[in-house]
Amino acid sequence: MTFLDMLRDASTRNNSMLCVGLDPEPTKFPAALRGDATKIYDFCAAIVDATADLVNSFKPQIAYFAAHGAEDQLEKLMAHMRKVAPHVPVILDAKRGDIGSTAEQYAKEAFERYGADAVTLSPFMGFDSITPYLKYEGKGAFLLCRTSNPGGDDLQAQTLADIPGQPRMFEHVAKLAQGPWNTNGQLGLVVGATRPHEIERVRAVAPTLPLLIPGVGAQGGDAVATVKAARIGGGPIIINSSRAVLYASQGEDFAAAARQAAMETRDTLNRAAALCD
Ligand SMILES: O=C(O)c1cc(=O)[nH]c(=O)n1[C@@H]1O[C@H](COP(=O)(O)O)[C@@H](O)[C@H]1O
Repeated sequence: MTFLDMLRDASTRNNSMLCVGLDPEPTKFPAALRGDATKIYDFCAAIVDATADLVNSFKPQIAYFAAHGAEDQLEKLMAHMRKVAPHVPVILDAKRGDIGSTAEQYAKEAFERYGADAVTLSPFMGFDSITPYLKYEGKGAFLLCRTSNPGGDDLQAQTLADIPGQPRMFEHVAKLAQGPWNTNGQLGLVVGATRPHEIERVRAVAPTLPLLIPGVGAQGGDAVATVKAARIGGGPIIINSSRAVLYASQGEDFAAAARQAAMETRDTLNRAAALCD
């Protein structure tokens, strides 16, 4: 099954656009686990178990594991997700970007070592930095396009005067991903929920690509406006929330609270979609 097949299947089965981001930060764990980086797997596995029937994907952020030398726990978590939620695709958030020979190693890490279904990438180094990932048939690759952070303006909002139509950099990335770079239909785009108006601009040039949209929850993105904009064109939608789900409670009830937060977010997104119908 390809990443896109899995995404469609999980979205339908769980009636969900929600991706739970797995950004484990031991200082925010409940008291029994707090500050203990050897408990990263236990914490994340509990979140996965509590939310697997509510999501269309999971997105582990590799830095939260690597910073603690916890790559073995990420491998164990990948195996756990396969076991308890085999129908839910896993997007490894790694935001890699490097020359082709090095990108081959990063692609191997994402797809062979961790067995991810999709990965996040920076397109800054150009098409040859992306192609090694596209050799993995059926795997997804999400290119950073219009990111949720304030500094996203610094480069992504710049006008490219030498390109016909003078697009902004993020519009040009979206156009390349929808068109010439998407050689096997594996590409998607990352666009922030903090900028719903610009999601509309991305959809104008990339109507059918899957969009990975972080920024609801802790970053304050507008969930309703985001869904409305992302639905234009009909491409698949993945809306990520990490901290607002993971740390809904820092008590012993953290897994139940995460489930409740995920359910509320999923339902809010679905209500927004229903309003657009
Ligand atoms: O690629 C990403 O996932 C990403 C892109 C972006 O523009 N903004 C963004 O916040 N992210 C990631 O999405 C997650 C957002 O986490 P919360 O703000 O806690 O929901 C983090 O893992 C970020 O690294």
